[in-house]
Amino acid sequence: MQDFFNRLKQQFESGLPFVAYRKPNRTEVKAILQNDDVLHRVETFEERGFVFSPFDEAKDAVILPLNTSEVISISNYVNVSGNTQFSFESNISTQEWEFHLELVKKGLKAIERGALKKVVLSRKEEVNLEAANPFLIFKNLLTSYASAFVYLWHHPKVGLWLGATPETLLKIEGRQFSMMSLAGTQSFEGTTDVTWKAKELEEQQFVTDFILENIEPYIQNIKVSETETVKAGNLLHLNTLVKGVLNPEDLNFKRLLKSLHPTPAVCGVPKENARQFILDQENYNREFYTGFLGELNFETTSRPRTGRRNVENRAYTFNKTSTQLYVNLRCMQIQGGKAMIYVGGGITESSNPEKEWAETVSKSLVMKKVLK
Ligand SMILES: C=C(O[C@@H]1C=C(C(=O)O)C=C[C@H]1O)C(=O)O
Repeated sequence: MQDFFNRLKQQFESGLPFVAYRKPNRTEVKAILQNDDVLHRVETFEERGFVFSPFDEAKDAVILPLNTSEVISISNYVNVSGNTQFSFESNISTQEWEFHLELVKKGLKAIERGALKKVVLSRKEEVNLEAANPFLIFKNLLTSYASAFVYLWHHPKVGLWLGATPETLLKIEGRQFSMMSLAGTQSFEGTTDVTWKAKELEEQQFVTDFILENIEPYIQNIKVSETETVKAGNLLHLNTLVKGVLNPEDLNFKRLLKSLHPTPAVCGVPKENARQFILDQENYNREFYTGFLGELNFETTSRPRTGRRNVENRAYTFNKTSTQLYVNLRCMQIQGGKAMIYVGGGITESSNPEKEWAETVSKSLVMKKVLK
């Protein structure tokens, strides 16, 4: 295990791009180490590698391509040392608080005027770190958030990001497709057996409806699960799973992805008005927060589950292409001794600005917990 982390440190110190990550509820931690410092951009979405895409679709997604990288892994990550504490100072100014309340009020006015039905509004909080060690923060994230997709991503020409996201954007294994509709937030108070108000049910329904409308041309046999409560750190969310089978005649993944990202879980309804509202009004650049990241067009080998282990059966072994993308939430960027924590929440007609502020404060604790 020490070797694995030493390789990551060497890569970082040599100024070479890499990502280390662990999928939800797994113990394997993988890393992709690019062997030069070229900034590769995704063009067709037929590339193979680890993709890191910003919120703004007009900007390029970055890829660490498999063909110019080495993949290393540890199969069973266990943290022997426990959480390392970092001391940090967080001073939220009155201006930041006032700005966010005003932003939410502007969102509410746009909803009242009929320009929007939902808009996700966010902010960036700066925290001064005494000693920023991204590898220790990454280990803290791995230990604290077992059910999240946890990552540490670095490109010398882009920056350093860390996160523990509860949200899958989409998964494709061969022709099997699945997607998550995650929204609505309340604090976890010891049980997941909670009731949800109409406001949260409505804001999550917007996401499910959007997914169903947009996958229609591409997906067959669509199945929608019951909506359930899921725990993510100190928070609870509503989640619905949408599954189906890719339509073989119209398999244009780039178009499918463009029509799905950003979903109303991170942008709003209608999508274009919400996106423009966010870009005009938030007054900061989200960069990779609320973008997506993960494995693009990896090859996996499948064997039939039943059947005897004999030579004939081996003939049925086949390779599938697998894509697993996550939404970049509960994340931070580390730059010059500072952590920039990104947090937001969905605004609908029944939102209350003070409560929306409090929700962003709760969400910021997900990242602050691994620093404290
Ligand atoms: C925007 C964020 O999260 C999204 C917004 C949520 C909400 O408004 O309740 C819940 C989960 C995510 O869909 C974030 O974590 O910053």
